[in-house]
Formats: sequence, structure tokens, C-alpha cells
Amino acid sequence: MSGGPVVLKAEGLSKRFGGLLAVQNVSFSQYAGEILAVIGPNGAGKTTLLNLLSGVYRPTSGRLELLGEDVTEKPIEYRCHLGLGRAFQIVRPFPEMTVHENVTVGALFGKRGKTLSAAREEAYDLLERTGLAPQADKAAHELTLLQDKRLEVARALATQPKVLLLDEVMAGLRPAEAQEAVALVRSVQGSGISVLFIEHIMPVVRDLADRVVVMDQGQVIAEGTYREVTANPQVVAAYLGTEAELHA
Ligand SMILES: Nc1ncnc2c1ncn2[C@@H]1O[C@H](COP(=O)(O)OP(=O)(O)OP(=O)(O)O)[C@@H](O)[C@H]1O
Repeated sequence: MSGGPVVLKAEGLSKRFGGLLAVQNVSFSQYAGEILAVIGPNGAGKTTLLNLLSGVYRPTSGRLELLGEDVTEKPIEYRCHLGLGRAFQIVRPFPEMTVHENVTVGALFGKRGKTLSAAREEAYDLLERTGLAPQADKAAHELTLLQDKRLEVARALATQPKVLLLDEVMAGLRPAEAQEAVALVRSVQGSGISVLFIEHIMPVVRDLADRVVVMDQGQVIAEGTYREVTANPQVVAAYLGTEAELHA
């Protein structure tokens, strides 16, 4: 999968919180159409890295390129308009609005100058695509956990991303539901979107990731296919004595 155009390129990214280097000199590239997983034990710095990618944090040092453009100092909205979408681990739709309205908001946010009716139509298409059409007129707070996650993905897709960031979207799902979520992510990839995801559930990483970046204590300690990284002694050692299961 590697070798195509690079959509995301981190060069020596670091983030310091007081005395703690939560992310330390992290470099990696993501290629167009690729599903890239970022894994690592608790506290490895994965969420902080995602926050650096999406623009929640500015790096203490380092550089980030999105679709060939230096976005290191650019705010969240700029990155979003350029083509970076994010779905959150903690699902946060507008609870009183309907499912359809929630996705419409995403569609309006994604592109400047879009009419409301175009956004509503696009939102409906996305609900069909993510299997949420039957819930279109429900209030968002009435959804099940799996439906919530679908909504998060639909809202992120509504911004028309070229690169989608997923933050542990499988957390809390039952195995059968996780399989449905895996199928959804595959269909997202099938539509030409590159996906970068953080995930603790190893079977999901194994099934989805074209390539895996492993972090420990803020640093990248390995990179490769699922098979390669799970056979890497440094990765095995990083997971030893942690609650996370390395082998599925
Ligand atoms: N805003 C913050 N202020 C201070 N320290 C922080 C902040 N955010 C994260 N940290 C610290 O940075 C380190 C990395 O945290 P981070 O949440 O990025 O790890 P993670 O790999 O996502 O962990 P988990 O798998 O448990 O979610 C941890 O030691 C954490 O306590």
C-alpha cells in the first residue's frame, strides 16, 4: 500500500506537558488510501498524537504536513477544510437534535458556501451509507452505542475528509458490533478515504490495518504490518505487564 502520494507526514513531532514529553520526536508517513493504526499501551501518547494531528494541540517542536501542505501552525477548522476529519472516542453529537440534523451540521461545516438543502441531502446519503437511515428522525440521545459510533463517523464523513482520524471508535462494542464497525471503516476506505485510527482491540487492528505504528512512552518503537509489529520483541516488552492484550 505504501509508495503512493503521502497524505499525512509527521516529522519529529513532540508535545510537552510541563515536565512530561507525552509525544517525543514522532515521525511517520501515511499514504493515500491506507488504513494506518496507532497502537501502544496506556499512556503511550496516542491520544496526544491524534490531538497534534487534528490541531487540538500545537506541537512543542516538529512539523506536520497534510496533503502536501505544512499545517503545523494551522487551526482545526483549516485542517478540516483542507480534508482532515475526526470522529471521537467520546461520542458527542448534539443530543436534542435529530440524527439527520447532526449530520447536516457536519456537512455545512465541511464546505463553505454550501446551501442548507444541499447539506440536508448529503446528510441523508451519508445516513444511508452508514446504516443510519432508519434512525434519521430520532433524537441523537436515543441511539444505541453502535448507532452513536455510526453517527460520529457519518458526521466526520460529512465534512468530506480525505483523511479520517478515528479515536477508539470500537471501544465498548460487542464483538458482532465491532465487526459491523470494521465493515463500515472498510467501506470508508473503499470510497478513497485514508483512515488513521487508534485502537486497543487487537483483532480490529489485525483485520483493518494495512500498517501499524506502535508507540510507547511517547515514542514510536516499531512500524510495519500487524504481523511484523506483534512479533517485534520491543513491542512485546512494551506490552508486558500492562492490561492491554497484544495478541488477539
Ligand atoms: N493535557 C494534558 N496535560 C498533562 N498531561 C497530559 C495531558 N494529556 C495527556 N497527558 C499525559 O501524557 C501521556 C500520554 O497520554 P495519552 O492520553 O496521549 O496516552 P494514550 O496512549 O492515548 O493513553 P490511553 O491508551 O490510556 O488513552 C500520559 O502520561 C498522560 O498522563
